[in-house]
Amino acid sequence: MDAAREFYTNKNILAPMVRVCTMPTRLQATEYGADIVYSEEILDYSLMRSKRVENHAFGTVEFVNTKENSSGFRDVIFQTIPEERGRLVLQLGTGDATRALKCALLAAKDISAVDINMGCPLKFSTSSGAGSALLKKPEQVRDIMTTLRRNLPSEVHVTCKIRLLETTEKTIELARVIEACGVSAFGVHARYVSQRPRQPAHWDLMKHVVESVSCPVIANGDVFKHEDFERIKSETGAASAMCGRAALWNLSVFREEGLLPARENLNNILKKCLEWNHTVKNTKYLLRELLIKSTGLENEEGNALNKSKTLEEIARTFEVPETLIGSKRREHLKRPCEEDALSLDS
Ligand SMILES: Cc1cc2nc3c(=O)[nH]c(=O)nc-3n(C[C@H](O)[C@H](O)[C@H](O)COP(=O)(O)O)c2cc1C
Repeated sequence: MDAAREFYTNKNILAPMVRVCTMPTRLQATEYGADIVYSEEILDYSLMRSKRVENHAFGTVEFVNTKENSSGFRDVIFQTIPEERGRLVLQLGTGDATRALKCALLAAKDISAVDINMGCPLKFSTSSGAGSALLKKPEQVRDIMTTLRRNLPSEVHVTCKIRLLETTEKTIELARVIEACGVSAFGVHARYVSQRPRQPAHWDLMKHVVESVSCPVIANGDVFKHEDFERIKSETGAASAMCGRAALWNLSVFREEGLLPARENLNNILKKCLEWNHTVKNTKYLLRELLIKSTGLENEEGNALNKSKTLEEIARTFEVPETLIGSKRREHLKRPCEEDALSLDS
């Protein structure tokens, strides 16, 4: 089996999700059993403006905005650790080959693959020719995918994630264009662009797409339980399976041993946020989403979370030890030779 096929065969994959697939979620998903983890979609313009910095204090690699935000800080646009490299996919929002390549080259040594989002139906994406706008522009797809494949190191996989087009014939036509670009695989979210998430995914139609190409296909749409990873593969013939919303609701869907109680899962994700000194803003977002799906926000805990301004306050609200805050930093500093392992990239 070639390296690309091996990488994308029989894998349970965390789908890209904006604001959800930040580093704490990805690390926890991996601990639960995810084989491959996607980043949230990162827009080409923001990644291009960033500088790659190896943060010695934490052992993280950060892509930091070169411009300060309105509060005088430089936002971290994308963050990872070397341990993630073998399973991390950077998803880009782009409609342009040159910008896509610039971003991919910037992160090439930190990722296993770069994926282009061709499914996002939202205006902010499509108005710049990105997301699902690409589904109607095979020439643009060809330009982006071949530019990436020709110019990235061969060990970095190149993929994209599409939705179904209006007819199966059109989806197959696009799938063949994508395959001919030399991609390692591509994902299919088995819904039409016009479909809402609550409408069922079309596993039956995905089967025809899988049969029309020889590269691995990643099946996405309505994986709700751990057993569904196997079920979607066997019903569609896809090589691997990807899970979105069910992972947002309870990330332990990746556990072979079964789902954890909502509270235990929340605490695990919170611990990851604390350990890595994650941003308060995104920590609150992740926990809010989990509370909405379990106890709701209209209670003491929900109110306390809404009002929190620091990780300490959040830790106290959920009765997780505050000593966890920044503990990965302390662990990292204890390791010998970390100065040799990491150097600042210009
Ligand atoms: C909160 C949220 C954010 C999402 N963000 C992205 C994204 O950044 N890139 C992308 O390709 N798809 C994104 N999606 C779509 C998912 O990756 C996935 O295709 C979709 O949810 C269908 O899978 P599911 O039925 O398992 O949820 C997002 C979905 C959700 C719910």
